[in-house]
Amino acid sequence: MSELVIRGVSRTFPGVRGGQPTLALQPTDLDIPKNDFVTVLGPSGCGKSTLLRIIAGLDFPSTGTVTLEGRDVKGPGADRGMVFQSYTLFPWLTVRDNIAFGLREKGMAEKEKNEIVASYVAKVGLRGFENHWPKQLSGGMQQRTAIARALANNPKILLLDEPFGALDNQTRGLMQELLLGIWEREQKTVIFVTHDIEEAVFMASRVVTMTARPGKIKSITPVNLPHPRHYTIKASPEFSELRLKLTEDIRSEAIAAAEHG
Ligand SMILES: Nc1ncnc2c1ncn2[C@@H]1O[C@H](COP(=O)(O)OP(=O)(O)OP(=O)(O)O)[C@@H](O)[C@H]1O
Repeated sequence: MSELVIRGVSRTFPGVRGGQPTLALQPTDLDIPKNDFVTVLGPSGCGKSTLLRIIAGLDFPSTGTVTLEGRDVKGPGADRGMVFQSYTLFPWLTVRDNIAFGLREKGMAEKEKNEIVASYVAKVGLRGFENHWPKQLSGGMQQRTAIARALANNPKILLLDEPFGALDNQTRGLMQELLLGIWEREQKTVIFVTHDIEEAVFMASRVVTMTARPGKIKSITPVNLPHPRHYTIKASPEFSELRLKLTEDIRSEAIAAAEHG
């Protein structure tokens, strides 16, 4: 049975001041088994963030249902961890306290909490920065803290909305390897939204592409590249073949999106 089941999920936003409503997402079905790593690719405005926010319980579908392990999603919950593109750490908390935030909310005992936080600090390579404030960190370090904060809660699903979109290319590549390495070691169900085809292929077990607005799923491409994946796989013929196929899937949609604003 799939861990996450999306059935007939669509979203229409009401028009502002009597304007036309916006159909952001056409009825969408998607099944995601446990420990899948799904990347979602699509042109700007195709409803990727809308779909992710509905799964997170931060927005609600106009039609359809999302069920997680058989239970309807009705709002946000600790079983789903979210990481956004913009840096969303609590500026008044240190790295350690940001990562500990959800555990403290749960009322976890101090000793257990400290052990979990220390293990995630190590996993995302932030040893020595535990007492830093977010404003003292680079963008990449802030996103590493945000990923650690989301994972420390041990969510069933990790939802990431363009988490590396604001980073320079070099840092972005390192962050891809870091997240993929954690996934390879620990297994976790991941849904990762991105504009970047190479990023989508490198990390995924399956790449979902979406059509231009109003978005719907256009293709689902399995990525059978072996694990552990090293960045050099990006130069392999198999990788190039997948990149080309997805570039073709996305190109016509990007053109359609540009033509219709
Ligand atoms: N709260 C809202 N009210 C009205 N319209 C909205 C709202 N949120 C999103 N939209 C519209 O819905 C469409 C889909 O938006 P969404 O953010 O999901 O797209 P996206 O694929 O994530 O885009 P991008 O890649 O640029 O982030 C867009 O046309 C957007 O303007």
